[in-house]
Order: sequence, then structure tokens, then C-alpha cells
Amino acid sequence: MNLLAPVRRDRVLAELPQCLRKEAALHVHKDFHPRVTGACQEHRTGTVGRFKISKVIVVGDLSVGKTCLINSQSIWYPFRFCKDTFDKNYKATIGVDFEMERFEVLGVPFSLQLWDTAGQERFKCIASTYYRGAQAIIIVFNLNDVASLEHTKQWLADALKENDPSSVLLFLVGSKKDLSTPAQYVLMEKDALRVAQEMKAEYWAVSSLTGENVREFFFRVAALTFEANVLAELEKSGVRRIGDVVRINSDDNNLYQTASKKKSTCCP
Ligand SMILES: Nc1nc2c(ncn2[C@@H]2O[C@H](COP(=O)(O)OP(=O)(O)OP(=O)(O)O)[C@@H](O)[C@H]2O)c(=O)[nH]1
Ligand SMILES: [Mg+2]
Repeated sequence: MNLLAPVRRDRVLAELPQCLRKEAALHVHKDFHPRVTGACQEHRTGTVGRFKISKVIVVGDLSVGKTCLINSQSIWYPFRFCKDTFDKNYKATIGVDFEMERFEVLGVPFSLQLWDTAGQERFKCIASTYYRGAQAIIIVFNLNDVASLEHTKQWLADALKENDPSSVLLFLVGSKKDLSTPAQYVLMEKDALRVAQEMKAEYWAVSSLTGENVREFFFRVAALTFEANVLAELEKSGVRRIGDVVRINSDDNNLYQTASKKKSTCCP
């Protein structure tokens, strides 16, 4: 019996949302993995869509805009309470906070649990106790503060201590795009793309103030997390048809396929 209300139409993903920059994407395929599409059509997604809730943690320096990103009304309004205007006052997150967001991907209900962690040093040890069991890690930096980009590597290292680097999806997100001039942005993006490639993370640049790319970004997180979950589920249940061929490293479109982490993966 399904006690939950149907997913709103705007949260229904029938197609794979595309990446922002091909140079730093988890994969650049236009469609969902064929095995995932097939499994969804045949209702073979296992625990995905029934009991499973995917945990996503959001980390990064203090005041880079993690809470504003998670609460950005450009994506969530009118599904849950949001202020009419963007909140310019900084209120530090103390420890952690979380929000549950429901989607429907390829006809399958899918829930993301977004964990908003504190960037302030004094709350870090509380926040880090919630890192475990993440399926995706979103590392946020301020596009106007190069130090916050440099610190992303440490945030990632800390988050990976509590998680399995071979299966977790990584997103590197530059925030406050509205505050950069085009010339400043271009310079920062060059560095950010390099860091994203080193981390094997997918790069995004957003503004929670104007809403630029916020919706696209979260839909991409939902879609790729879903895809990875279904593939992992299929692998676990050993559903592999006779004649299936496993191709390794034969696809130039896939930036990160050579990495050992992509073993279970969302890449056709
Ligand atoms: N101009 C602009 N300001 C932003 C944006 N996102 C966040 N801010 C501002 O940045 C400040 C910090 O935002 P928060 O979302 O609270 O930052 P945080 O990363 O959650 O901070 P901690 O909880 O301390 O880790 C606030 O004053 C926001 O109004 C943005 O996209 N554009
Ligand atoms: Mg916060």
C-alpha cells in the first residue's frame, strides 16, 4: 500500500537531465543507461522506488551558500514553505539539518534526503557524524572566493572517510554566480573545472539568488543517483542477460570511466 501522495508533475523525470560542462561530468550520455530504462519498464528496480531513500550530503566552507541552495525557491516553490524573497541574512547552520525531496524517475518514485551540514569549524565534528551512508556528496564553494575552492579537497577527504569512494557520486558546485562578472567567472571556472576533474566530480555553477541552474542541478543529482542505484541493484541481484557485453574504457565520451570508482556506475 502506498501511503504517500503522488509526486508533483514538475518532479517527474522522463528524460536524463544533461550536464553543465562536458569537461567535468560524471557522464555525458544523452539518455539513461539502457539497462536502467529496461529495468524500469519491466518493474525490476528492486528496493529502489519502494523502500530506498538516497542520502545526499552537502558540505563546504561556512557561508558559501549551502542552506540557500537547498532551500532555493526556484526549485522547491510551491512544494514546501519558502520565503517570498531571498534571505540575505546569514544564519549559520548549527550541526545539520535535512530535507526530504520526492521525485519520479522513469515512472519510479525516488526520494532524496538532503543533509545540509554546518561549515563552521566549531560545528564540524557534529556535522561529520552524519556523513556516513551517503550516495552522493555535494561540495559547495563560493565562485567569488578562491580559498573556498581550495578547501573543497579537504571537505571531500573528510566526507570520504565515512563513505565508500568507489560508489559515491560527487558534485562540485560553485555558488553565488550572480556576484561574478563574466570575466571573473571565466577565470574561476577554469580552476573549478580542474579541481572537479581531479576529484572526479561533476561541476555545476549556480545562483540561489536568481535561481540560475538550481533546478537543473538538483534534477541531475536525482537522475544520476537514481541511475547508479538501479545499476547497483541490478548488479546485486545478478540480473545479467546472456549475451550482455561489459565494455571497459572504450568510450571517449565518458570522462571518468577509467577511474576505479566507476565500477558500479551509471555509464553505459
Ligand atoms: N548574492 C548571493 N548571495 C547568496 C547566495 N547564496 C547564499 N547567499 C548568501 O550567503 C550567505 C550565506 O548563505 P548560507 O546558505 O547560510 O551559507 P551556508 O553555506 O549554509 O553557511 P553555514 O551554514 O555556516 O555553513 C547568506 O547571507 C546568503 O544570503 C547566492 O546565490 N547569491
Ligand atoms: Mg547553512
